[in-house]
Amino acid sequence: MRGNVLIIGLGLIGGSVGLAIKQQHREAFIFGYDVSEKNIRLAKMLGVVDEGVFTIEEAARAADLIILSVPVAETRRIMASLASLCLKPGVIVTDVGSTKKKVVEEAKCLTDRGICFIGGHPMAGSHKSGPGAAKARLFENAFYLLTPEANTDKGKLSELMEWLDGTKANFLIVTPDEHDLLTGVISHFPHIVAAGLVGQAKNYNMENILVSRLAAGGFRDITRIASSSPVMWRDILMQNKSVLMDLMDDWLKEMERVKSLLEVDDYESILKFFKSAKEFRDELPVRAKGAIPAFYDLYIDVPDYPGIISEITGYFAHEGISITNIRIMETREDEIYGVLVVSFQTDHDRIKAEECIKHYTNYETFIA
Ligand SMILES: NC(=O)c1ccc[n+]([C@@H]2O[C@H](COP(=O)([O-])OP(=O)(O)OC[C@H]3O[C@@H](n4cnc5c(N)ncnc54)[C@H](O)[C@@H]3O)[C@@H](O)[C@H]2O)c1
Ligand SMILES: O=C(O)C(=O)C[C@]1(C(=O)O)C=C[C@@H](O)C=C1
Repeated sequence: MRGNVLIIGLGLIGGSVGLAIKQQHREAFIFGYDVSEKNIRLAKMLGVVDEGVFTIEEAARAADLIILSVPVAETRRIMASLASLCLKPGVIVTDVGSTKKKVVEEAKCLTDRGICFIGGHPMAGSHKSGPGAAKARLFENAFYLLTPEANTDKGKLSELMEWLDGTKANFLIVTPDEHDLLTGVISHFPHIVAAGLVGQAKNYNMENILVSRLAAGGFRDITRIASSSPVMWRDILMQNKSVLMDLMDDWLKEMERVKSLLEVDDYESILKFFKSAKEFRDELPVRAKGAIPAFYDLYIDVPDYPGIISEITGYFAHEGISITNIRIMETREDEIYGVLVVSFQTDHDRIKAEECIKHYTNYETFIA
């Protein structure tokens, strides 16, 4: 598509949306604004935006699409200042915030003036922040939730989806209430639990520093998201307060129940507690991105000799294929061959990697 896009907030999400738009719509021109001048300069240097702007007014007036990608409490302030400007007729304003009910209510300052606002939320991300963490493929295969209202122009909704096509996400229309309940359950509340677990470990660590030294595998897996931006999560909690209070009640009840099972040594029910969780967790779709990131693994049957890992990674580096993880599976009885499991961020990378191995070697590959 042709036209001007203004991204306000050039962090992980704003930057990733910018890169995805740029990749798909070569003729679009992307302006970027951020309160942090450093982020504006970095976003320009990384090619996330075509031009960094240090005030929003002029770029906002020229924009066909405005994307708000700031912590959700800031979104209202920015919408209010946009409402006071004379924007281009037909402009679409959207956001990427993790909550929707309040944002959509607050967008009334725009819709009352005839400006089209469509709430959005790409359901993928990371615990990292800033433009340096942005990736064009961050949202590939993820759900992209949209919350148009009954009176939203359907043509504008299609136009927005076309703009966002390069994210390669799957669009899903939900109501703001539905959105906040769903994300409360699978994203917001888990972030509270992760931070709580880290807080508990921190307290015990004061008595015995071995706690932090032993915090490995499982603890690290379940608490990765506790490294996310505290400002972003404070704002999300404030905006999804009632849903999160209900979830907290449910959680406390469930923990009380597990505690009472333990008190009376109820082996059977404790087994059921873990079994039921495992069954549901194992059934979750692994190829779609969401609260559970997808890992695209390639299994390579390799001769077990020193230097094999650098040989394989050398081929990938030569072809410009990035890997996210590499490990050797020690499941084989024979000692001549081993299985190397290499993880990629996207299916596209995994397919390229498979072709690359076929090209350079005669090792067998498998996709599980
Ligand atoms: N991080 C995730 O995993 C994730 C995923 C989906 C959606 N979101 C949502 O996306 C939004 C952005 O999150 P992020 O992860 O990109 O955070 P981030 O910290 O990486 O980026 C936010 C950017 O907004 C800028 N900013 C803050 N206040 C501003 C203001 N008033 N005007 C202009 N710029 C301002 C910051 O300087 C920063 O560069 C949030 O609303 C968040 O809820 C985050
Ligand atoms: O992968 C992570 O680090 C995330 O926390 C991403 C995550 C999530 O909870 O799934 C976080 C907030 C969002 O609004 C959407 C995605």
